Amino acid sequence: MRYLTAGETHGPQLTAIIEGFPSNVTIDFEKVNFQLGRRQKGHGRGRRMQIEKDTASIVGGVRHGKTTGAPIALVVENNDWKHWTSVMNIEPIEGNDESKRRVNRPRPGHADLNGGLKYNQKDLRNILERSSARETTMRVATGAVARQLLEAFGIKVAVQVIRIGDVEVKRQDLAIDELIRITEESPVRVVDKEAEALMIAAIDAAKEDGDTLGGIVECIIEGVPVGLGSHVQWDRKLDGRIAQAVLSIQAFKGCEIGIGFEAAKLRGSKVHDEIMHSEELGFYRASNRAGGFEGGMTTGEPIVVRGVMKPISTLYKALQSVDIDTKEPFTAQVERSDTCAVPAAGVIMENIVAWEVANAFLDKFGGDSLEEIRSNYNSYLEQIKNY
Ligand SMILES: Cc1cc2nc3c(=O)[nH]c(=O)nc-3n(C[C@H](O)[C@H](O)[C@H](O)COP(=O)(O)O)c2cc1C
Ligand SMILES: C=C(O[C@@H]1CC(C(=O)O)=C[C@@H](OP(=O)(O)O)[C@H]1O)C(=O)O
Repeated sequence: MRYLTAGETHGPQLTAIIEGFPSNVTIDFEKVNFQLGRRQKGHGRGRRMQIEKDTASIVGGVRHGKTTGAPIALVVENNDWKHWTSVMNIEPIEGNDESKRRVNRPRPGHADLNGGLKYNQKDLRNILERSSARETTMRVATGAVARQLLEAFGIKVAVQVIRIGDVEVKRQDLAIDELIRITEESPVRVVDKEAEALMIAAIDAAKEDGDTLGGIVECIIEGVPVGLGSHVQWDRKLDGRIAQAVLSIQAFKGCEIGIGFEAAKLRGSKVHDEIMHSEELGFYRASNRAGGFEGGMTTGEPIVVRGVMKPISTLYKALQSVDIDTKEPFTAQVERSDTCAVPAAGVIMENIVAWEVANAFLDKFGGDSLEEIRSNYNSYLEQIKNY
């Protein structure tokens, strides 16, 4: 299974095509739109999110609410397009002075300068239009389709923000449904109310100062069977695939699985998860510091992945830059921008990790239809039980 996305942040629409999705999976359109709506929320977002009301149209691959096995085509229209038609027009317009809205002072931390040099573009808008995290709308939409396959096998996905700037949450041991319910209601997607208030204050203070904030998000996936991914080839290791997907999210600079970087400080006896067995549970682990992976394969314990997001690069109190025409020092161009998008980025991460798990699920259980996958899945569970 694979997907591609296309479209500019201020263009008419965003598009995605999913190829290799099995047939006979019921697709609830509301669930796709629910995920898109979640991605737009979170304290610290800029004005753009008030303009957009992201809803996906499925324009191929689904009939009467079920997939047919054909490529699934998805479209989300940009409401903001109407304000950008002359700037973004695909055909040249007579008398339109494009240079008026040219971007020529690259923002440190964004893709502007590297992209301009690489693609030989003197209007850096031609870079920022596609590097913008607006593109993640379609990655959430594709993930929201893929997770409906996971749901059919009882696999659940949750996310929580665990740090914004220097505010860290106090961890609580919660059942996944409870975690989903509480984080859903929080404007910064946390369970810890004390941290929530401090995070909101930190975002407001950064905004006041014309500055920005990053953070850490944690994604948990429960109900995954043992043996997704494989140790036999580097690009089949599912933990590696998840890390690649996480680092592909705009502004993500780190990824941890399980206790991650903590493992460097501890002895092996405090890191590895001892193996247990019972008649009822089969093989299981006394702990889950490995975050659900050994040898690039799932252990059957919950998958725990964390992603680090750097602070947003467009600062209202702009950083030093250089004009690409005159080569003179200037402050970077200020585009309308978010102060902190960590809660939204959590939703993005959750859906792209769900995509990777769904992809590995299909690699393992194969099949062109849901029925064929279910039969392969059930026979594998039987094999595990009788091992
Ligand atoms: C949900 C989300 C919203 C973002 N909003 C902004 C923004 O408003 N302004 C900005 O400069 N960067 C924003 N970014 C980050 C940039 O897209 C990102 O820094 C840029 O594409 C350069 O890529 P890199 O940071 O991965 O190197 C956002 C990222 C995410 C995930
Ligand atoms: C549009 C989205 O996020 C955008 C991501 C983004 C960037 O530089 O990454 C810059 C901003 O774009 P604009 O200048 O149009 O407001 C954000 O709003 C979105 O998440 O849907």
